[in-house]
Amino acid sequence: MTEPFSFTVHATDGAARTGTIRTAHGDVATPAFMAVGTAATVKAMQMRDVRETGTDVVLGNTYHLMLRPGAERVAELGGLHKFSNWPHTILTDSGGFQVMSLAKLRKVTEHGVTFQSHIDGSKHVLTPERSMEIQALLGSDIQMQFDECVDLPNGRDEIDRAMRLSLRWAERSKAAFQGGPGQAVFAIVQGGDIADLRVESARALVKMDFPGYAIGGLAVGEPQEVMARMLDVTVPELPSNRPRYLMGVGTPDDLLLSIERGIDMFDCVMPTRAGRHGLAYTRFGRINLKNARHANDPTPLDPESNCPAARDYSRAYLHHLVRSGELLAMTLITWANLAYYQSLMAGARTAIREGRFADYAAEARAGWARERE
Ligand SMILES: O=c1[nH]cnc2c(CCNCC3CCCCC3)c3[nH]c(NCc4cccs4)nc3cc12
Repeated sequence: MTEPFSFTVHATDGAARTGTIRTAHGDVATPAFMAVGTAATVKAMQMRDVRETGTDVVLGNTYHLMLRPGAERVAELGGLHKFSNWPHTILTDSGGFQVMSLAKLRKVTEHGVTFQSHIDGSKHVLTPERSMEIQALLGSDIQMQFDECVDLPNGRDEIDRAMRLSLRWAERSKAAFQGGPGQAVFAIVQGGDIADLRVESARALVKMDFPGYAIGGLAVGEPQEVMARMLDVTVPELPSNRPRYLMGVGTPDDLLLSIERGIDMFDCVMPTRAGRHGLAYTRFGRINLKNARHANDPTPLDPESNCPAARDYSRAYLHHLVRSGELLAMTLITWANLAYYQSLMAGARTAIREGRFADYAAEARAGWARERE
């Protein structure tokens, strides 16, 4: 019998906390960085290597999978865990955010969003109900409410309209959620960069009582200090015994400043996307391996890393692969980036347990500065 979905906080250090989320497919150590698996794959990586980096959660992409191969087909093939050979926790997004950024001819109404596929122009509708049905068909452990995220900067009227629509869609998403034990539906706080709308959104969602709360509508072009200020006003409104997921974030620096403010979960395309473009994230900061200065460098990205990609290959070799446009460059640098993100999270979890997160963050930031000297 699968246990119910649960979240336990093991230790706190200021507003930072470390804990465990238990889902139908295993435990998630928090703070957690979740690897983005777009079309049922973490691009350029094998799932066993993703697991090796310490990743506990892979994101499934509702928008892509509903268009191709189709949610019903994935269900017939045993669900996303089986289809993609990832037996651990899967979080799926609602599809709403990507419809707004990828689809053509989108139309938003109270009912939902109609759009045309960016793949073949076919017409589709996404509503809170259909989104929850798709996420259930995929077999997702953590399902996201259907919401509307607006870009920043934006006017108060537009931010207010989208925030209230997202509240009504939160009710409908929760009502349509069919999850069993070990599965959960998370709400998404909206409100843009307007403090009083953030508070109103958070309080209304907490009243609906969700097993977890995401903070959306950020990392959409606002300065880092605006994001930090929105966390300062939003996090205190959320229950401390529920996971908090900051969507689409971020750089290593974003992660540390958000953990410091009480965030537990993150997802970001950065480490995987940057990896495919020859950009490595390391303890010493960002390294553009395309740069000629690496052509004769016999040292690996990080000799102390437990990731073969960061430890067993010279920067000269990686530079050669990037310059030659070799596929292996994408795999190795994506792998090293994900491993660095996971080691940053693992270090944060230990530092919080030991009550020294502030020092840990300062040491990490000092390390990034070294490479730039
Ligand atoms: O309010 C939001 N509601 C829903 N999703 C949001 C997302 C997508 C999070 N990653 C989903 C993944 C699902 C699986 C496939 C990959 C995405 C955001 N991403 C960002 N910033 C990063 C950004 C990325 C692109 C433009 S901004 N802000 C976000 C805000 C919201």
